[in-house]
Amino acid sequence: MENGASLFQFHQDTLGYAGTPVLRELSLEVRRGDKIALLGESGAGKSTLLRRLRELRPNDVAWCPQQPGLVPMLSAFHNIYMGRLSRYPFWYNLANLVRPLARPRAEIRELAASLGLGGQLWTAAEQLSGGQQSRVSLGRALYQQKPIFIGDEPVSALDERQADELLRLVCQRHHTVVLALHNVEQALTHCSRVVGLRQGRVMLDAASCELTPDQLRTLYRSA
Ligand SMILES: Nc1ncnc2c1ncn2[C@@H]1O[C@H](COP(=O)(O)OP(=O)(O)OP(=O)(O)O)[C@@H](O)[C@H]1O
Repeated sequence: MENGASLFQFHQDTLGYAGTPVLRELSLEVRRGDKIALLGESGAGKSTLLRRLRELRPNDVAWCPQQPGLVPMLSAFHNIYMGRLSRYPFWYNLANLVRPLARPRAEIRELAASLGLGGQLWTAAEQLSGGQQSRVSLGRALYQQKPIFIGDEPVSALDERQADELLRLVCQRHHTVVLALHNVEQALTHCSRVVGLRQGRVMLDAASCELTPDQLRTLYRSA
């Protein structure tokens, strides 16, 4: 599949929960190679859209949820390993739980180092800070090695420098990226396209190079 090929298409669709619409008359296309920042105030429907994207291509999507959802008593290593749990047979996963094998050890050590978690690899998730937990969650999504990355505010618990480094890493490792973000500078720096939601509708869909931070901030102004 070449860059530009259509991956997701919505035509005047309604997305919501149990008959309650959240996004109305949604028309949107996500193409291979897109790096999309999804912006909009809390409750605008960003997570609802991301969830639907994930449902539509479950085998191609690396998913990084808003809440880290780690197993508290397991180490950072084991939580990151979970990204590939479904890829391996039960006995292999069990072996890695009890005594991690050389290959996943090496792979996850390298990944953890790039996430700034080299010193916390064997620390239980419940003993990590909020930012460290969200980096483990990102690591688990990166370890899935899927072509499309979908992240729901994946760097909101991180400082600016770390957030920039990790967004760069995410964009390098996936041909297509869709990220819910709140930081307009991050959106313009790391993504080539911005989709803005407001009150359940797409209010903006434009190339980042045509946008300014002030234009994006209007998405957050009260009506
Ligand atoms: N599981 C659910 N069942 C019913 N309604 C839901 C559910 N999840 C979200 N909603 C509703 O859908 C609307 C949009 O929520 P959504 O989580 O998509 O917003 P968001 O833009 O991601 O917000 P935030 O930035 O706070 O994460 C909200 O009114 C919310 O109450």
